[in-house]
Amino acid sequence: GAPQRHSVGIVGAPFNRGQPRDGVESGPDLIRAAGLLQKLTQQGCAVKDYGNVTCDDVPADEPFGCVKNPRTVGRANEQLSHTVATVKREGKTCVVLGGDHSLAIGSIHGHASVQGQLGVVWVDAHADINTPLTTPTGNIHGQPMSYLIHELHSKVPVVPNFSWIKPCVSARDIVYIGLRDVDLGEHYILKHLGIKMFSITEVDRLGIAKVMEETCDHIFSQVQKPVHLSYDIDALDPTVCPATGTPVVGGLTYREGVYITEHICQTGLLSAVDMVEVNPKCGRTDHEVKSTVNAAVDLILGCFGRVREGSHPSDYCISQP
Ligand SMILES: N[C@@H](CSCCS(N)(=O)=O)C(=O)O
Ligand SMILES: [Mn+2]
Ligand SMILES: [Mn+2]
Repeated sequence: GAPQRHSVGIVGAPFNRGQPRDGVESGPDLIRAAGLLQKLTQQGCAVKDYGNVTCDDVPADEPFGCVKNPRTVGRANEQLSHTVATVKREGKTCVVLGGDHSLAIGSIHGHASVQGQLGVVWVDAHADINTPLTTPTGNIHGQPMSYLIHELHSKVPVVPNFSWIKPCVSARDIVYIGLRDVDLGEHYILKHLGIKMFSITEVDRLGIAKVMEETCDHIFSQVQKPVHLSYDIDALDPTVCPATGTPVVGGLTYREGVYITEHICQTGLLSAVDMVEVNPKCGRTDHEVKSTVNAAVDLILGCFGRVREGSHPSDYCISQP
């Protein structure tokens, strides 16, 4: 059929208080400066930029147990949730540019508040599913999923400025791809909840095409539903994406990373995508920063119809002598 014209809403979420490293707050503007909006437009998308969500520090934001910066992260995610909901109500596919992965709390919450039941595809070296009681670091970018999953509700205390969050994702509607650095508590949760996961071992064993086929079979087994793709740039190998806060060797190749987005795009069900953890201060050279930012841009372009074989408009014709 006719290629669908994607309507895209861009939201910047310069979050950095979900983790300790400066620089990740520059992600949104770096990705914009690399030409994301222009490139989306060139490939036929209708693009609207909703600007950056404000995320000012809340004063006296003392740890809650070992959870760091709870009030700042909670408040910023409440704002993000409202903005993502607005983008969805306007009928656009929402792109949230991070910022650290704690932003997934607001992004998924706001998405689900408008679209209801979602399929969540979490592409990441990490599971980001520690609860406030299992977290080994207190960094909320390692915890976002624990606040969102119905089956974990009884295991999560109410954290200051988090009481607005209603769990909105079912364990059976989640698929992880790229896992290679999972904490003990996270692994217990993944197994106990029966959450579908394709670690890097499965990517090696099955190949990325089979992983994506099984991912879609799993998510759409009961019913088709809108897809939330939460893409942590550290899923890709640090040789491709070194400018990130928690790099882990043995990651996805650039080709595997892009294949994931091409496959999700062709389902026609992509409804929101997060692109997180780009941190220019973690790149040792300008080339390392550029490689990371350009990969992030290419992954997003893959979500909205860019295919590596190339394409041409239906009315294209070559000139004749
Ligand atoms: N599992 C560790 C590291 S989590 C890394 C977070 S991210 N968003 O994947 O970079 C923790 O909980 O702090
Ligand atoms: Mn990660
Ligand atoms: Mn992550």
